[in-house]
Amino acid sequence: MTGSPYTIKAGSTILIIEDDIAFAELTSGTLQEHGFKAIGATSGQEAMELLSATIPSLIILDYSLPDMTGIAILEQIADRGLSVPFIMVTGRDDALLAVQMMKTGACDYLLKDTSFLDRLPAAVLRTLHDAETRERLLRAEESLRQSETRLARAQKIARMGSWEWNPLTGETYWSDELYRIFGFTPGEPHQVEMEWFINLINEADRPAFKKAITNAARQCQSFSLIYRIKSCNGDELVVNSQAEVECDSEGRAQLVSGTTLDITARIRAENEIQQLINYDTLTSLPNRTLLNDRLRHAIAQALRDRQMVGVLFLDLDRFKGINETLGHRAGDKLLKTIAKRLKACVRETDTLARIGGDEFAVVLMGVSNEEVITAITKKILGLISEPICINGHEIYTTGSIGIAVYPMDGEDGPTLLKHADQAMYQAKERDGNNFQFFSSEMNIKVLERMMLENSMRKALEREDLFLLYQPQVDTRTGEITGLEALLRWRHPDMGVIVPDKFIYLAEETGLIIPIGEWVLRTACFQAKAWQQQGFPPMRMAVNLSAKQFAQKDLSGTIAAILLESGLDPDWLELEITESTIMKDPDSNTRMLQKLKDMGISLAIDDFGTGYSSLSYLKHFPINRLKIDRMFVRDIAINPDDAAIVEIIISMAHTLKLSVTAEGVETRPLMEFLASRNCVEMQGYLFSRPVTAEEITTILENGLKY
Ligand SMILES: Nc1nc2c(ncn2[C@@H]2O[C@H](COP(=O)(O)O[C@H]3[C@@H](O)[C@H](n4cnc5c(=O)[nH]c(N)nc54)O[C@@H]3COP(=O)(O)O)[C@@H](O)[C@H]2O)c(=O)[nH]1
Repeated sequence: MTGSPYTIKAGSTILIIEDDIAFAELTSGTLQEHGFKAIGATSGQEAMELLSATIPSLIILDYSLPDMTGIAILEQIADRGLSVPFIMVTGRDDALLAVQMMKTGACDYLLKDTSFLDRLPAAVLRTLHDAETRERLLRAEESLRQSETRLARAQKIARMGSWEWNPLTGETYWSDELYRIFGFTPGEPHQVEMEWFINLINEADRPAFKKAITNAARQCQSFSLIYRIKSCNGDELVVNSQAEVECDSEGRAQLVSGTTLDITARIRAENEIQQLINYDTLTSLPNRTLLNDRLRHAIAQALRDRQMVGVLFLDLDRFKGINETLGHRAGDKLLKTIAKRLKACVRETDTLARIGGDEFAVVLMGVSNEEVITAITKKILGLISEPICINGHEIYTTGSIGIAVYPMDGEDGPTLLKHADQAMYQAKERDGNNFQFFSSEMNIKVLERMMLENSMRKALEREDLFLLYQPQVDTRTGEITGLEALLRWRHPDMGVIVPDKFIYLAEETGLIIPIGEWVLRTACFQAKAWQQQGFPPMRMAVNLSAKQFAQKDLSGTIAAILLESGLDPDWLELEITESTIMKDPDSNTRMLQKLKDMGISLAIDDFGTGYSSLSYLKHFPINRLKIDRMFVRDIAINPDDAAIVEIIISMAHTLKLSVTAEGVETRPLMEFLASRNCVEMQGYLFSRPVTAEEITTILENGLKY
């Protein structure tokens, strides 16, 4: 094999099918001399048997065999699915036969003449080489086909298509997946015109695409671009195209090729996440997160334009009541309607956000003066107060709005919002349906309130709270029938503070619960102590605030305190204001009944100031009405008040309730009330609220008035 231009694997097996044994041996000898392994068969049948055991690299086939022709053998070999190169050998020099043999797939044919053995090695080498080349080509083609299939599969999975565009000729190539992404059948249209493609792109995104593709063609600039495109079936897709440019040595673009990825699902998911992060699910308005962001931008813009930003903090009045009476669904509907109305009041450039249950915020951009803000605020209040029909109910609601203005009331979003919130509270305190601009005095008030709240939290631990007791007197006998426990706070810096100055704050912060429990416990222990000291038993009246009364386990707490102190429930009276009961008359009547069943006596405090209807009053399981001191005070100068007091007294008697007049400061007042059959009274005439020690002295010496 020396000098051969071919590199054939040494030892390749060659099958010689030849019935002329002498000729076969000569052939075999020559092949072995050239390093091949030769095996032989003298008939077609023997050859087929050999082929069952061994697959040779080449067959040298005699055209005429005793049992079958060479062509018949080849057919049988093909039937077995074998593909072995072969050289046909014939004794006839016949051109037609030669053509026929080549048609059967013969790689070569040799004449059995005198030069046969000389030509044989070269023919064998050439045939084997061709076969190997063909084999390699087939393998390469197969591998290419496989990688194309894999690529197509990967593209399909990734929803990614590939493409090419020749900027010189305008010719394009799209992968099958790219056709599919855009909703077309692969290959249709065969040639994609760039202009036609650009027309499928969303109009807003077209300029960016045109710029990218032009820069790629003119300046060999690669690009990555996200754009929207209308698919064949009309759906809008979001795709990301990335392109590379092949340039010639002079920097001219020859080919722009790239990939296009369908990112519609990803963008949709991202949008949904953004929606959840930045928007309120009920009203679809921006939430607090997005509001803060918009406020930051609004302030930056206002700083550049030397303008103002108005921040409105809106809270619906009595929304909680609507929610509780009509249910949360109705509450939700109301909020949606309000959101819609608010939208109608502000411009596109402004921001309207929902930042809490019934709290909304509005950021008014580019405002030149406060009158504009006032006008918009009034418009908002007007629209909110229009009736809303929900589930057949006509609901009337109002709002309270606090306003803070950049740059006067704060230089950053959180400060502006906080100040608008503080101003809103002021508006609410004025009975709602109102608005209020923030003022620095307001801020001082809020700071004071914060400080008060902080020290109130410490008051219980530091034992800064104490009780005073005020006698309730039977004016027929002058005996003390009861004592009202009245809370005081000895503030380390501010001195003694009366409840009107801090109970509201304790209510708002929830501190009223531990404070109220402390009052009840202290009062019960004190009442029991006086009994144990041998004084005749007296009622101990304790005030309960609305929040305490709303506690589910109130009766349990009171029962535990009574048990702890050893005070008989008969000697405890709870004073609840008329307005507390009227917040939810039905459920509160149940709580009153529970307490009454425990043997506790119940009094309606400040009677006459609320709006309890007679029908309710009849059903409240109460023992006593306390006439508010506001009416008692003015009996002498205001005939209306005198008439009201008379009516309350006679109503109490009709309903078989005890009645106590509060705030009796003078003897004529006492005489007037006594003449109207009100025997029990409380007021400065008898005693101011005093300490337990002073009450002990009074009990020892008798009450002087
Ligand atoms: N939830 C709780 N509320 C409480 C508690 N302790 C008191 N309070 C309520 O605070 C309000 C103010 O109470 P106070 O400043 O103690 O005033 C009481 C009396 O001092 C005052 N009073 C009594 N007699 C007269 C009088 O002749 N003239 C006059 N000007 N004032 C007088 O009235 C208050 C008692 O009122 P009332 O409770 O309605 O009987 C007050 O509403 C308290 O209820 C507490 O522990 N928890």
